[in-house]
Amino acid sequence: MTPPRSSTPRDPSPRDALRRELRERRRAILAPARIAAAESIASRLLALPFAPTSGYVAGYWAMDGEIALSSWQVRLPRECIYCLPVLHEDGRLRFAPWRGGAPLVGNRHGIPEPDVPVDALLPAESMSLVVAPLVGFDMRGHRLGMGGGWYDRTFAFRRDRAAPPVLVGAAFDAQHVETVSPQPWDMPLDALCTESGTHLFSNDIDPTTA
Ligand SMILES: Nc1nc2c(c(=O)[nH]1)N(C=O)[C@@H](CNc1ccc(C(=O)N[C@@H](CCC(=O)O)C(=O)O)cc1)CN2
Ligand SMILES: Nc1ncnc2c1ncn2[C@@H]1O[C@H](COP(=O)(O)OP(=O)(O)OP(=O)(O)O)[C@@H](O)[C@H]1O
Repeated sequence: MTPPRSSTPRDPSPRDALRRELRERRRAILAPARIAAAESIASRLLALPFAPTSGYVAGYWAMDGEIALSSWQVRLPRECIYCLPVLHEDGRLRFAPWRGGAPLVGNRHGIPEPDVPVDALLPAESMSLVVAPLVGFDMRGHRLGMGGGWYDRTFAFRRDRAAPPVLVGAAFDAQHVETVSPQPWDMPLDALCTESGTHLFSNDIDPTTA
């Protein structure tokens, strides 16, 4: 029997199809809107009720049309230490302090990571706040990522432990979908910032400890 013309070696799942569509949408955002959104999101991240005034905070190295966090990084309180995620062999992200100009090395996906020895890496538990990149989000605080499960595995410990670290999504409004069809392992966001607003999903975060 001849397969239908549209068939591919492996039909994508509905989640994969949604990912592809949302990534295209994210890449298509033009520079002026992208720049304005990054500025607006930086201000919203700094104004979060639980925004840390000191300690480790993590962003990411923007790629594939993701929102750049450089404006947030440079406007952070002086006592905050900006970190980038590093893929670790146990399947959970580690984090490493990074300042502009410090050495970077590409990971297996070609994303730059701080070039530091393994024993200098920090676990998620050391972070006060982590800003997570995302492909899609819904208004219940669920996030669709790149499909590697990295943030879900890294933050699974938050199921039976309160913040910190606070997990905050950064996204364009265009990445909003009705539902991301959350899976049992998906870790919900505590908050989400887009160019048009901040959504707080957790109401049990103590601003004095987060
Ligand atoms: N900027 C950024 N850093 C991040 C993430 C992210 O989403 N954005 N991650 C969030 O979890 C982790 C990396 N996870 C990833 C998972 C899958 C693919 C991926 O499938 N990439 C390709 C194929 C390229 C390749 O793998 O060689 C793709 O674009 O299709 C990339 C990153 C940690 N760092
Ligand atoms: N806590 C966990 N323990 C074991 N496996 C997990 C856990 N969380 C996620 N995974 C695995 O990761 C895979 C990818 O998950 P998912 O598609 O939700 O990734 P994602 O959230 O889009 O990606 P990312 O967080 O890397 O951006 C799933 O197939 C799942 O098996």
